[in-house]
Amino acid sequence: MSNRWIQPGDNVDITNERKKCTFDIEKMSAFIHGGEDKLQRRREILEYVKSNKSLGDPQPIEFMTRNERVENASRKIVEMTNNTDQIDGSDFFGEGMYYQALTMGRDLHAMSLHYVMFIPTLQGQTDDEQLDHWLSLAIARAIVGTYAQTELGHGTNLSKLETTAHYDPKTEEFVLNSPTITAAKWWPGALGKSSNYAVVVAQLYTQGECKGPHPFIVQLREMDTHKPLKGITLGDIGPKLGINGSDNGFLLFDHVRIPRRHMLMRYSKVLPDGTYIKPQHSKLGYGTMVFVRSIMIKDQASQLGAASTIAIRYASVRRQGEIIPNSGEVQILDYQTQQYRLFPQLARAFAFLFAAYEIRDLYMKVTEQLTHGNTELLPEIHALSSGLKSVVSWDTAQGIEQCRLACGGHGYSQASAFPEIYGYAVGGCTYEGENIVMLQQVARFLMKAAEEVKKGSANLAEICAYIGRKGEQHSRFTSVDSYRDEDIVSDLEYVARQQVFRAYEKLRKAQQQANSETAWNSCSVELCKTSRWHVRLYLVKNFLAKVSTAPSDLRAVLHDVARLYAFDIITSSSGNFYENGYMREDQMNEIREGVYKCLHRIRPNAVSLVDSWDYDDRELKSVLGRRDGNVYPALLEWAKQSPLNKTEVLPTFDKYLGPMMREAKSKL
Ligand SMILES: CCCCCCC/C=C/C(=O)SCCNC(=O)CCNC(=O)[C@H](O)C(C)(C)COP(=O)(O)OP(=O)(O)OC[C@H]1O[C@@H](n2cnc3c(N)ncnc32)[C@H](O)[C@@H]1OP(=O)(O)O
Ligand SMILES: Cc1cc2nc3c(=O)[nH]c(=O)nc-3n(C[C@H](O)[C@H](O)[C@H](O)COP(=O)(O)OP(=O)(O)OC[C@H]3O[C@@H](n4cnc5c(N)ncnc54)[C@H](O)[C@@H]3O)c2cc1C
Repeated sequence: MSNRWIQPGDNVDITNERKKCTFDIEKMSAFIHGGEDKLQRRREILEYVKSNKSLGDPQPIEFMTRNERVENASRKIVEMTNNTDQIDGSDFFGEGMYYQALTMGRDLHAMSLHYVMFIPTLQGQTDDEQLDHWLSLAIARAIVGTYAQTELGHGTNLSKLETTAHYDPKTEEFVLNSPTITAAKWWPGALGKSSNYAVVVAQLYTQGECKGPHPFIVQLREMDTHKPLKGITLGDIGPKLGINGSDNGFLLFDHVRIPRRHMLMRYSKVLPDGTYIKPQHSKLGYGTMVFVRSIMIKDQASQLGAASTIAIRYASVRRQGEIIPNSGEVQILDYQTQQYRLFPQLARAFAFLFAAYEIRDLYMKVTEQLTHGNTELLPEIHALSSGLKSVVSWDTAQGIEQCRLACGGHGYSQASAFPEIYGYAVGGCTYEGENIVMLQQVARFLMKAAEEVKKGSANLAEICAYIGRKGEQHSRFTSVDSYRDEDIVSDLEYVARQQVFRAYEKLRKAQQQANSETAWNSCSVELCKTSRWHVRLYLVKNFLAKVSTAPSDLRAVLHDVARLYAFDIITSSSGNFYENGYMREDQMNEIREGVYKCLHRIRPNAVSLVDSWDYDDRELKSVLGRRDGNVYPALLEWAKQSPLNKTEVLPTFDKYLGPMMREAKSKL
């Protein structure tokens, strides 16, 4: 089989790894990316980005100051969006995200919120007339917008946002105001310096009543000078753990007037006389968050896939220590502990990517239904996107850190790219709804399902049908080799169902002793556990189902990866499976052996599996993860670019260290 990843001059160890591959990598890449046509488009986009020098960085961004990063990112995003004819604009999830990843790296930038939230909010929340007016301006980039919802004092609890929008029927205007310091908008991406417009979420007051948070489109800066408009205070919130190419910002309003029609009126409306028309479903205004939560899953999967690629490639070229004395140093990938640390991360990345395709399809279905006024699937997409967002971003952050640790000292260097990847991805645990909070949203959905089951109703959505199933009282398999996919699913269903009812009963009892909010709080740890099991079950089921649709010659290797994913979940929570004697110790030991068998079977294909994700060096931006495996000379070249190396002797030497040493020597 030909292998496009092998080229002359490559490191010998990584080449030998690639020669061991037992499957067709191109076929696997096509399967991972949704078909040969999609893979072909990736390659075309990559070639274009590589050929356009202005889409590149003048030096590694790790060596840039924050100001240089912001400037570099702004330059590139303008260049990138000048050339959108290179991609199919209707395929943001595929081509758009890839084009952006290749060009912008793991950073947000002056227009990330414009594309990921501002335009989607216009598309989802405006009426036809408003859409006609605003969307073309935004798409043409005549205005650049962001999504300003979170405040200094409130991000999670939207009902307590403090920014107000009072309707004045005399002038047919809203008056936007930040009555307190804690009402300051705080965090919105690209708000500080780049955007001149924002969708601002504010408490709507009309006819003396508060109608809750609603979205308004607001001009923030003068069109020509880009100076803040009168009554508006704006700025950057300072450096962050990651995404420092983005000017996340703050914003305060001092009685700023906007026309009535700047309230986005697809669902809720305020008529000229101030009459409020309420939406068909109270949470329709939260639609953009659901959209971002659903696309985040793919983004997170890509970050974990990249981290796994870097660590697995590096582990194949790094030799240290001997397994058999005097037989030569081994590739660190040969250590079982290294495999145990890394392969589950790769397995997770697969599980998350395949889930990302499902949630995208569900999101599209819900959007289609909404155009006909059908809100039936809103609770389901809200629960699934919230749950996936939470579990996936958490596991991704932990997984990236494991990959970093698995690279030893070099993993700590920014040359590895891990600090960038981690700093970018871990933000996903917080933005678009703090994970613990979002898990509790899933739990609400699950508790309702449990209630229905208790009432004897069989009318459960497919995604939680397992809650109503009777199920087996004991796990049935005897050896891991005879442990079928349906047994794995049924065992996970058992544990997930047990947890649903444990939380349900606890909640019911608590509700008899306290009001429902206090009762909920006293059960919230169990409720979050319930949500996690529900999501893990979904991820495993979906992964196994996806493998069964793979071309037959890919199934064996993918099946090992999927089983590793499931076995890792089961063995790391063995206590749950022992409860009520559901699983025996000998069965758990079999699954443990199953983990080791999977590691052993994946080992020869590990490098090829990560190659199949089709990351180009341009996208990975990691010295450790380079395709050619020539890590050591590249590390030296990378270090030479450090600004500290521009001179042999730093001026600070003459200022501080030199005098100190001279003085010390003179005293000896
Ligand atoms: C790809 C990379 C992109 C990177 C860019 C990232 C940029 C980041 C941007 C941001 O972070 S923007 C700000 C995001 N902010 C949040 O996500 C805030 C999180 N908080 C919330 O979403 C909500 O306040 C809440 C926590 C869900 C609670 O809402 P609320 O207090 O209003 O309602 P509850 O009383 O708890 O629930 C009432 C009822 O409504 C249901 N529900 C809540 N949200 C939705 C929704 N979006 N869709 C459908 N239904 C929803 C909720 O489940 C309850 O249902 P019932 O149980 O009563 O049936
Ligand atoms: C990188 C990044 C980019 C962002 N971009 C934007 C943006 O573009 N636009 C925008 O509007 N916002 C943005 N945000 C803000 C983000 O959406 C909020 O930070 C997020 O929703 C969490 O809200 P919070 O900060 O109020 O956290 P808090 O709610 O204060 O959370 C703090 C702690 O309290 C806990 N907690 C809070 N409420 C509950 C509860 N009910 N039950 C149990 N525990 C609870 C949380 O679990 C957490 O442990 C961004 C944030 C980050 C980090």
